[in-house]
Amino acid sequence: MSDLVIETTGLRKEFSSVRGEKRVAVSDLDLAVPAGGVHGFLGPNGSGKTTTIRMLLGLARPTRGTMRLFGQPVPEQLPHVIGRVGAVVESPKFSPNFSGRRNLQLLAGAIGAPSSVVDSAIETVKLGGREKDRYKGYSLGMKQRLAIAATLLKTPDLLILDEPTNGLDPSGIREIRETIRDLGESGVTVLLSSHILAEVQQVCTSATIIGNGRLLASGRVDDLLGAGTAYRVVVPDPAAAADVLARAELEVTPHEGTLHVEAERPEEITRALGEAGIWLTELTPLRADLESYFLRLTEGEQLGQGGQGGHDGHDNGAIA
Ligand SMILES: Nc1ncnc2c1ncn2[C@@H]1O[C@H](COP(=O)(O)OP(=O)(O)OP(=O)(O)O)[C@@H](O)[C@H]1O
Repeated sequence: MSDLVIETTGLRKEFSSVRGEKRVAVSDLDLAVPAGGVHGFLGPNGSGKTTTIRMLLGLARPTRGTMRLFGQPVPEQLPHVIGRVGAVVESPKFSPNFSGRRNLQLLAGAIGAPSSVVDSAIETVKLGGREKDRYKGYSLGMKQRLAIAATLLKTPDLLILDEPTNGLDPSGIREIRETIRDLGESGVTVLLSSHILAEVQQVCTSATIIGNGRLLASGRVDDLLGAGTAYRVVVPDPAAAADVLARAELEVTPHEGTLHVEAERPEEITRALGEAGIWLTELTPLRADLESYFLRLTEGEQLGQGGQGGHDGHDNGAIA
């Protein structure tokens, strides 16, 4: 029995335009989301993330392919597993004149959940202190956190969040990120869809990257990026230092008056330079990041919007 929480095989979705043209939104996608932790589902706008999520939740019908949630085939067995799934795909409808707490109480009552889950959901999303204020006075970030709280009322094993930070300012993004990280650490499996790679990199343990509905890469984030083994080295005489480091069999690349050096451990660099009487003024690990990885994967490709009108530019860690 597989321990995958979400599994799709050859999943495909085609849409037809009014003029009868076929648009492939999801193309033969094999998605494998392991149990526990936060799994990033990444791709530019229009790459097929929402369509995939909608198919998993029974909101859209696949053209072909198979899907499983908790090992059960869906949509066939969806009624048996949907109780274990919480999803924020669109903004839920809350009553604007009721407080966040009252809204949650009504929802909890509707699904027969005990009122104690309302308190713990409020605590998990860090709405404490503002939960008695009216919903209409909430910031966008608070509304988004209330939406996550609503999905927590049925204590789901799988939480699906589609672009939860869309439209939020940096502090809102940071708060949601902390909530998502806490949830992943609490044992819930979180599928976090986003086009902002920098945001996802900070909370995800594993990730699937798609472009034009196709799978581009999948795996643990650390494995996707490779071990962090490059360093930026600043020394008074880069040429002399490069010579010493090369003799110590380290790979060195000059870069704008500094050196980029590949090494398993920083001591390999400091020892080689120290023994040659060269004292470095700066040594900084160069973090590989998901965004550069994505751009490398998709070099020269037209991505997003089904390949029509999309581009692979980026801005503040977002891929569009
Ligand atoms: N109901 C629909 N009818 C026709 N085309 C659709 C429909 N829903 C989605 N598409 C198209 O399918 C492609 C994938 O869209 P989708 O919304 O799944 O992407 P996404 O990765 O979630 O993007 P975003 O981040 O912008 O939500 C796009 O080209 C979109 O225009």
